[in-house]
Amino acid sequence: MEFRSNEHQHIRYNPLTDEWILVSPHRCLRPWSGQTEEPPEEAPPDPTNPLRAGATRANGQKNPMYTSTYVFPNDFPALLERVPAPPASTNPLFQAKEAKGTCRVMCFHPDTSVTLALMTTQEIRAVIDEWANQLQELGRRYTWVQIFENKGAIMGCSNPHPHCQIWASSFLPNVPRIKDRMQKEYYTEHGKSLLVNYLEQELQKKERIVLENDDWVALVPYWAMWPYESMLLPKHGRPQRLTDLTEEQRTALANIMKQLNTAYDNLFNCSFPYSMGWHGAPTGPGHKPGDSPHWLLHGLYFPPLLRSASVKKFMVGYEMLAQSQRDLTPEQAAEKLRQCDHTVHYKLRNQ
Ligand SMILES: O=C1CCN([C@@H]2O[C@H](COP(=O)(O)O)[C@@H](O)[C@H]2O)C(=O)N1
Repeated sequence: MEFRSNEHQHIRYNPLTDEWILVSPHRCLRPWSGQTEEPPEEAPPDPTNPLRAGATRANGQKNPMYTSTYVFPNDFPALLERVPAPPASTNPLFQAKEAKGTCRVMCFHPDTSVTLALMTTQEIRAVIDEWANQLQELGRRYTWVQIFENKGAIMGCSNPHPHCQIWASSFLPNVPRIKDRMQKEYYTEHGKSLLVNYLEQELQKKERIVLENDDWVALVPYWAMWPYESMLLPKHGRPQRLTDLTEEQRTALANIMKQLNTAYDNLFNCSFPYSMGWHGAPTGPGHKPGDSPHWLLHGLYFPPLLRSASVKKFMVGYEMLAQSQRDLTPEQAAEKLRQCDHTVHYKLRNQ
């Protein structure tokens, strides 16, 4: 019997993280019900939301009447800047190291009721510019600045106001540490960045592309774990960090982010939940622009929904104990996202 990747189980390798994922397409050969429910009831925006413009936050601080983005120190930070370091570890089985850092909350917009999909590209561009500003500032002191957006209650997001978080740390967390090593090994062996090569080949294969414009590609990576996981990859200039993006790349990024978020929301006619973030070359005092040609800046979307606004993929059991597993193949997910309208948001239809 001839192998067919959309019918027969196989494992796929993620060269960025040195992990394998099990793909079991035969499990969803049953006709996809295409179940789209009525959009879930969305609570009206909370007029007392502590992130909105002019609100008073948990610690009594009052937000200014901001009109674009607004960044403030997290009132409940997971990382503090000044803490004593633990004693040096002498026992390899009980190692502890110092962890310094700072956590910020970045509001995208003053209005609690909007999301990125419903913001203008100019407003999204302001978010991208502020991301770069934050990376520039915090990257001087910290070796890793993690920009991440948790969207939707299903993602444990404690607040529906359009926002993201920024956690800067004195240590390089696990995922970027492994990505740095894997990309450096690839670069040493091939003399070219792993993701630059990968993107060139994805654009030739055309099997997992979701959206693209002059400067960016949104695709479902060959090794995707979450059903509709996607990556944003820059086509030109090989930017290593968000701070390397030109004006044109930033504007094009705002455009493709609006389209991707619109397609995502239109997939199941709901405000599509996800965690997203950016990975670029590490920062900190020992780094400077252009010093990490093994890195290519890339955006990551990890959405949990599997089949409808209320049916999600659980990364439990086998995924926790063995490895990630998926039924819908990355190619099928990319096809379904390509079929989604990426220009008119379901909330704006018939308007
Ligand atoms: O008054 C507040 C409310 C929420 N926050 C912070 O906002 C963050 C909301 O982000 P999440 O929705 O991703 O949890 C959360 O980390 C929470 O600590 C404040 O700093 N002050």
